Amino acid sequence: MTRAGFVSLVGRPNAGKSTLTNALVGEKVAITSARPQTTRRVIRGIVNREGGQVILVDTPGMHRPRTLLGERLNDLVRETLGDVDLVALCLPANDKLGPGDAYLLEEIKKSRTPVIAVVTKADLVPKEQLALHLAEVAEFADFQEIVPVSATTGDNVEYLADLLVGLMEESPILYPEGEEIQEPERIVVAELIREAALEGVRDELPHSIAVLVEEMNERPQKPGDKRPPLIDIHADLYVERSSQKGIVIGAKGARLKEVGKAAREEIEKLLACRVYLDIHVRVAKEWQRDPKLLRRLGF
Ligand SMILES: Nc1nc2c(ncn2[C@@H]2O[C@H](COP(=O)(O)OP(=O)(O)OP(=O)(O)O)[C@@H](O)[C@H]2O)c(=O)[nH]1
Repeated sequence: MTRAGFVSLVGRPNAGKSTLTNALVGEKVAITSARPQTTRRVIRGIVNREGGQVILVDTPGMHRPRTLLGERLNDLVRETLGDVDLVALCLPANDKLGPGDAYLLEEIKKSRTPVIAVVTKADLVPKEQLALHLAEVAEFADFQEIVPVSATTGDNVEYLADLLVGLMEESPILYPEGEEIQEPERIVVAELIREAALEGVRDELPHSIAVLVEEMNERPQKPGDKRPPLIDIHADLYVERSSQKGIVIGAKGARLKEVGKAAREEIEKLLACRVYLDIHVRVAKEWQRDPKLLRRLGF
């Protein structure tokens, strides 16, 4: 019998989550992103071991501390944290534990999901300092496990991968190798547009909005141009009824303009680039029942 489940790596910015994800997955995760059938979780990578499989998922908002303050985003984060089988809180060995970590820990506790501590960047500090840090982490909270790793040297990465799998419930493998998987950026970008569109009108448009990023292309840049790259993004925003189209677009397009601006700023932050964002609002009657559209939307 194998074990399988979902794990969310969380931690402050720069805690080493992406590097650790890559090390755990064992390959660049650029292609290993997909959205499971039933939830809006975004997959960052899939770790396959002999004993089973761990699916690493993104926690929306955890990357964006500024907007994390929004009560709504907090709900979303909590929802995701409550939705995974295990949370791994990444605490870099070369940084003191701080209020940022305490805040994340509080959020994790509210979700009641089991949590382990991963002390990242263990290679950056001498052994004695690492030992002290591990002791502080043990004081910090009642973690199920505390594992020091270095994604850079690979120290303990395999151990961590096996440990994660071991903490999952017995289950068949959830994602067969080679299954078609979508590009991650498009999904995340679509999610940011959807979030911006729902801001303030969540009650009126509960589940009726879906966003599909049709095109995402980097514009060729002139040599010597030091600015961040410019990315053209064309997205379709689907609603179910024309009345909803009106809500999204607003008087003289004012609301859609705001939505576009808010989404663009978030995308620029996420991708560290400049963005030209073009959103088309389309009515797709009952898209939630249209298998073809659903597949294209990543469900
Ligand atoms: N020496 C060392 N450096 C590391 C290790 N893991 C990550 N880093 C470095 O730490 C920095 C941040 O790593 P990321 O993986 O981007 O951190 P992150 O948590 O994904 O950051 P955000 O995307 O901002 O949330 C990068 O410069 C990495 O090269 C490690 O194990 N050892």
